[in-house]
This record gives sequence, C-alpha cells and structure tokens, in this order.
Amino acid sequence: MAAAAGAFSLREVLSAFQAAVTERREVLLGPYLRGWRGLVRFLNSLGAIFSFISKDAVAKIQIMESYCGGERREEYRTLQSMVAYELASGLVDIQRRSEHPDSGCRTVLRLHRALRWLQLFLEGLRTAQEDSKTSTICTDSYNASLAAYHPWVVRKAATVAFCALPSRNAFLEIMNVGTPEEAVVMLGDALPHISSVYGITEELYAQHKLLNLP
Ligand SMILES: CCCCCCCCCCCCC/C=C/[C@@H](O)[C@H](COP(=O)(O)O)NC(=O)CCCCCCCCCCCCCCC
Repeated sequence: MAAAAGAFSLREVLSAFQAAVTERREVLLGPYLRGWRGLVRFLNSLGAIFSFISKDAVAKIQIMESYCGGERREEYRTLQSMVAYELASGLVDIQRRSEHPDSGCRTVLRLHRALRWLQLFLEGLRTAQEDSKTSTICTDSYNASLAAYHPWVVRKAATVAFCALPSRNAFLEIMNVGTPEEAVVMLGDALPHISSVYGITEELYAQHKLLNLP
C-alpha cells in the first residue's frame, strides 16, 4: 500500500540527510537536526518502551537547536563552522566535562555515533532475508557501533527494548513508504546520503581529534 498523502513517511526523514550535504561537502545543521527530529518521531511511534532512548536523543537535538537559533546562529550553520568556532573560542571540554559540558561538538558526536548505528541497522534491514528478526538486526548493529560507548545498564535496557520490535516486514510497512519491496528500494536510495553525512563528520572530527570528547 502506498503512503497516504501527507502521512508521516520515513522517506522524507531520510531525505533530510541528503539535503544536509552541500556541494562543498559541508553538513548543514538545520536539515541534519530535522532528520533526527523525524527519526525520533518514528521511534516514539514504536511504543513507550523506547522512550528512554528518544528522551536522550531529544535532549541532544534541543541543545543543538538552541545553538542554531541562538545569538551565534551563523556559527552554527554548518558542522564545519561550528567546529571552527567552538575550538577557536575555547568552548569545547577536551579532557573532562567541566566548563562546557554541552558543547555542540560533544553533543553532535553522540548523534554521530548513533548515526553509525542507523547506517548499519538500515543496511541490515535492507539486505536481510524476509523472515529475519528486526530485533537481531538491531542488536547486531548496536553491538557493532553504539554499545562500545554505553555502560552495562544502558546496553541491557537497549537490548531488552529491541525485543519489542516488530518483524522485518511489519517494520518495513510502518515506515509508510509503500510495500516492503518499495521500502527496500527507498533504503537503497537513502543509505548513500546517510553514509555521506557520517563519512564527512567522521573525517572532520578525526582531523580535529574530537572523536573521544568526554
Ligand atoms: C528501531 C529501534 C531503535 C533503537 C535505537 C538504537 C539506539 C540505542 C541507543 C540507546 C541509548 C540509550 C539512552 C542513553 C544514552 C546516553 O547515555 C548516551 C550518551 O550520552 P551522554 O554522553 O550525554 O551521557 N547517548 C547516546 O548515545 C545518544 C543516543 C541517541 C540515540 C538515538 C536513536 C534514535 C533512533 C531512531 C530510530 C529510528 C529507526 C528508523 C529505522 C528505519
């Protein structure tokens, strides 16, 4: 069944990541955060068991939105300008979270690590057998990415929540993109854009030695 006009579809959400990359390979924070907002909306539709995850994501999105709408909004237009501004102004805690616990650099780093999970998860979903379990795809993607940064208790809670995920086909249908086959095609189109955002961010952070910010 095709997505009803105006209905929430993951297609628009994922295309926000396409809009986030400019010709000069800059990452625009506006579309990047819109993409995250849409993902959280989708996550909320999966049930209250995921609310501890969406709350943390929303808190981080809100921190970034306040920078992007604040006095220094010009500096927060792109990821590149944000990194340059915060580093030049001494606004990033490098060793320990102290004076600037919520810098844009450390906040985006958390979302960036979660984007790696998303990349692996969507690729897993796209290429898995029809009868595969979404919970297994999700757990494998999580263990290969975000889990390394989370304490035991968070890993445990996340793994329990994943068990509540619907089957692969049901999951593809609630994405509201059309049939499971159409959703698979859409994922194939969307993934290169997510990979591109991920790759540019990873390169930028590595260049400035920001990949381990506390
Ligand atoms: C579809 C199932 C969704 C599973 C989501 C997988 C990610 C699991 C993340 C578990 C995070 C638990 C909450 C706590 C995290 C924080 O400790 C931790 C560190 O923050 P801190 O340094 O400020 O303390 N925060 C983080 O790592 C950021 C996590 C952000 C997670 C955003 C996840 C959004 C998921 C969107 C799902 C959409 C699925 C779409 C598929 C087509």
